[in-house]
Amino acid sequence: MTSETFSHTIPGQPSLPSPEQIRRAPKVLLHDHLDGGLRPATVVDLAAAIGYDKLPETDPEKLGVWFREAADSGSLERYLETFAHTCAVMQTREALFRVAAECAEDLAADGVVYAEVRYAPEQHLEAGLTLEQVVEAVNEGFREGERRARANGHRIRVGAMLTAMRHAARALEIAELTNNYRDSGVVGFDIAGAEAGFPPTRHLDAFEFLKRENNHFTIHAGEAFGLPSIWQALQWCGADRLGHGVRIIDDIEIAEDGTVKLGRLASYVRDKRIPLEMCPTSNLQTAAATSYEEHPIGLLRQLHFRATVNTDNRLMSGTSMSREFEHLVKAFGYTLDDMQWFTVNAMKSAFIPFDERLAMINDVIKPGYAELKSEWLFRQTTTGTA
Ligand SMILES: O=c1[nH]cnc2c1ncn2[C@@H]1O[C@H](CO)[C@@H](O)[C@H]1O
Ligand SMILES: [Zn+2]
Repeated sequence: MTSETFSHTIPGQPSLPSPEQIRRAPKVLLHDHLDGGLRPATVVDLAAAIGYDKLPETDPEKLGVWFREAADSGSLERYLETFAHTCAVMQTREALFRVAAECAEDLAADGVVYAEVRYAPEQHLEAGLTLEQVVEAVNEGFREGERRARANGHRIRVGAMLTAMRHAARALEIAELTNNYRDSGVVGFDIAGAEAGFPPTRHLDAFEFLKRENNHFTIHAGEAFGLPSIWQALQWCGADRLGHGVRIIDDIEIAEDGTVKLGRLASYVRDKRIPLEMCPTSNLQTAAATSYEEHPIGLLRQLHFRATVNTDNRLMSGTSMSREFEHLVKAFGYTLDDMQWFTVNAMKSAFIPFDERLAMINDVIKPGYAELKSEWLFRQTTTGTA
């Protein structure tokens, strides 16, 4: 294992980024669910507008707490039950537009410059919308949110990802939808939902279709189920990225003398630079990890896996990109250099064209970190005498 030292040893330079610096740092988000990121007040508003009376709380603050606590269940299946309420209020064009616009606004206000936000169109058909109408409403909402963000001095680009539910049987249809909208705001495909009992190979036709179309997809794998799920996602389905992928840690052995040995699958993931969309807080809630300090992201970062930091579900986890980084800074002593490393990893792994990713890295991300990293230089001068 290689060991590295980072710039926090430079005298005079503050070692750890402050919450305010973390928020201002440009961040890239690859794994965020649209139906897992509503503002609690919006859930309350939308429920009232359609007469949905099953919300457990109608006070936004209490509802936010309810989502966090209900999701804190120690099981992915129970965590996923909370989505019944958010999906219930996201059934009309107006609701989808509003939620998507607010999503882009909230991410931009948190310093996210590029995001890929996913949702399952098949879960938004209850009031009679077609799959296409769902996709168009969300796309228009993202464009509106980007405009509002710009008006508030923030820059963000949001791409949509279409998810198929792994227990259902619409994956091929959703893959085709993804392909039809690939030049109009949809950047890729995903499967989500309960992992145990629903291997990704159930949806091989969808993945094979997307591969033939030279399109991109990620698969939730190695979250609630272990290495076989990751292996299938990569070697049977051909996933470009892994949603979570935390269980790859099961294929890494650390001997007592600290020597690290990667198994064949872990080696493959690292050698092929397979992006891992890691979501620390979500993993604690579903018991895929035990604490921030023990979260596999620490070791995977040291071993130079292509790890990225993500929110998964901002509502259910009461989180944001900045908060995820705050937890990691506290747990692992990460510096702005580490944050930049994760952010560049994420941008390299995005599903937009290479030239755009490169421009984001060189013209937005690196200058943003350079600006933050140089701030300490200008705070050294004092006017008074001792
Ligand atoms: O971490 C996760 N693992 C698996 N499925 C998830 C996770 N988070 C959300 N969803 C599922 O994805 C659907 C579409 O956005 C959500 O409705 C939820 O059921
Ligand atoms: Zn997810």
